[in-house]
Amino acid sequence: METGAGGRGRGGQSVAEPGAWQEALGAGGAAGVPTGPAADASPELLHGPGAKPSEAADRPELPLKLAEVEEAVRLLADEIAPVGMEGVPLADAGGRVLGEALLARQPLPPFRRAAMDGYAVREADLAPPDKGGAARLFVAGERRPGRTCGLQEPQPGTALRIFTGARVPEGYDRVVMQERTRRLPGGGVELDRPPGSPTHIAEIGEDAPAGAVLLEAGARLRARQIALLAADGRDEAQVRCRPAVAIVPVGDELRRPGQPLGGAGIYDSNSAMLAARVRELGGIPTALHPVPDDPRRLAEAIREAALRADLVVTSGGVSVGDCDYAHEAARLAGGRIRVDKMKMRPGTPTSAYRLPDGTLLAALSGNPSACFAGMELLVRPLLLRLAGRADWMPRWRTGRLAASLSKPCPYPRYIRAAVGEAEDGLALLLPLAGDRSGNVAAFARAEALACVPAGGKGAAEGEQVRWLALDAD
Ligand SMILES: Nc1nc2c(c(=O)[nH]1)N[C@H]1C(S)=C(S)[C@@H](COP(=O)(O)OP(=O)(O)OC[C@H]3O[C@@H](n4cnc5c(N)ncnc54)[C@H](O)[C@@H]3O)O[C@H]1N2
Ligand code: MOO
Repeated sequence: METGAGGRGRGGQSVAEPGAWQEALGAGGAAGVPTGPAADASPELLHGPGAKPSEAADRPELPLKLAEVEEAVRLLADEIAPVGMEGVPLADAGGRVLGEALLARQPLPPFRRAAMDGYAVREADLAPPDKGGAARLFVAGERRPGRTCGLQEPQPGTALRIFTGARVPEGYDRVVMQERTRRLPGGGVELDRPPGSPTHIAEIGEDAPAGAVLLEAGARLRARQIALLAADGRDEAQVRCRPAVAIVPVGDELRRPGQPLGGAGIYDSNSAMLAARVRELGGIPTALHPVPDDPRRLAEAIREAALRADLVVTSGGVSVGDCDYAHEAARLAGGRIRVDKMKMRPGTPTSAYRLPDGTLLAALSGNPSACFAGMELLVRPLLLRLAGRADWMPRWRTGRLAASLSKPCPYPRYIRAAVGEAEDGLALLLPLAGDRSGNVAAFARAEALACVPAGGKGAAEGEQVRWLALDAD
């Protein structure tokens, strides 16, 4: 069991550990009992005041029909408040999202610290900087890291033997590094004064003064940030609970990996992909058993999933065919449509609903590449927003296409590309072969989604386009 319960956690019913493929909806154990404010919060608190469905929250222009991707993400993200918080031991804080700003409890460094092994001296006792040359001083004592020796007034003409990390007594204003000194018989030392040499003393609060904002709320805690928490003496971090994401694969043809395939079956690769991505992004995924193409069963699955999750993601059944029931099921489950299709390819049918308890439902395309695009372009920002991440918006960069693309498209087309470097230093985006919505192999090699603008012309070699790094977490 990993630390960090799902953000939802109603009465301990947070979503089960990922990988635990549920035998049936409603089966499966809890991942843990959240200890944060979300543990016993009402749905309103869980999702924030703006997130609850209410007439006031409805806007007349909704649902967005055939929405621009950014417009859809903004609309949905605006209605999301981050999940609750919990305290976790520092050792378990890696990858978690800081719930509140971290203020320095003490200055860093907390005392004047020697940055070199050598001798602490008074500036006035060295040879004048313009003249250079050596000074001869009496070694009056020694300072080692971690030892607090009596701090006597520095006597003129004396030096202290000192080691890196030791506290430098007030009055000594420079450390001369060992390599620039020579011990003399009788307890003295001769020191050079290299021109332009730094003091080799880190002053109190030089790194961060007491009270400084060390980390902003919403920062993901990686190794460097964990170091800062520890340096400030914290053995615990206040982090956001991990959002629980229920993944609902839809389709009569779907088989779980490891099971016999049968004549017309295909393996459910979307659930594994979505679960892995949710986990990479700091959420707790639960992938349900594939749900058959039956609107009532799918509606029931969605209802059950919403009870246990902060976000429900379906894949498949969202198009217009006679076996596509995602929209009907979402409505049967009481959902109200917020986004009805998006201007993106692959993944044009991608839609979103708000369920009666406020939970968002992202209905992604079943085609694996389209499902992946929906994950990156829609689910990722919503999940990061739920997770309390300050940097939840996708980070688009600019690159150049390494080859022309003639395929016209009425919507922006997100092609899978490998990334190199162009002559002008921009990223060079090499479109990958086999870039079809139903393909799985093509996007496994991709490093980027490059956005080819809508229009009848496609794009020319060398054209500047926006792109997203795929492994960003
Ligand atoms: N007449 C029209 N047909 C289609 C349209 C359209 O506008 N008019 N849109 C096409 C587009 S674009 C897409 S994308 C797909 C979307 O289809 P669905 O989201 O309804 O997905 P399914 O039909 O259920 O499945 C599509 C495809 O993907 C396979 N699939 C489904 N789930 C999984 C999974 N979990 N793992 C792996 N593969 C999965 C499924 O077997 C199908 O092959 O609709 C077009 N049609
Ligand atoms: O939009 Mo569909 O996703 O082309 O494949």
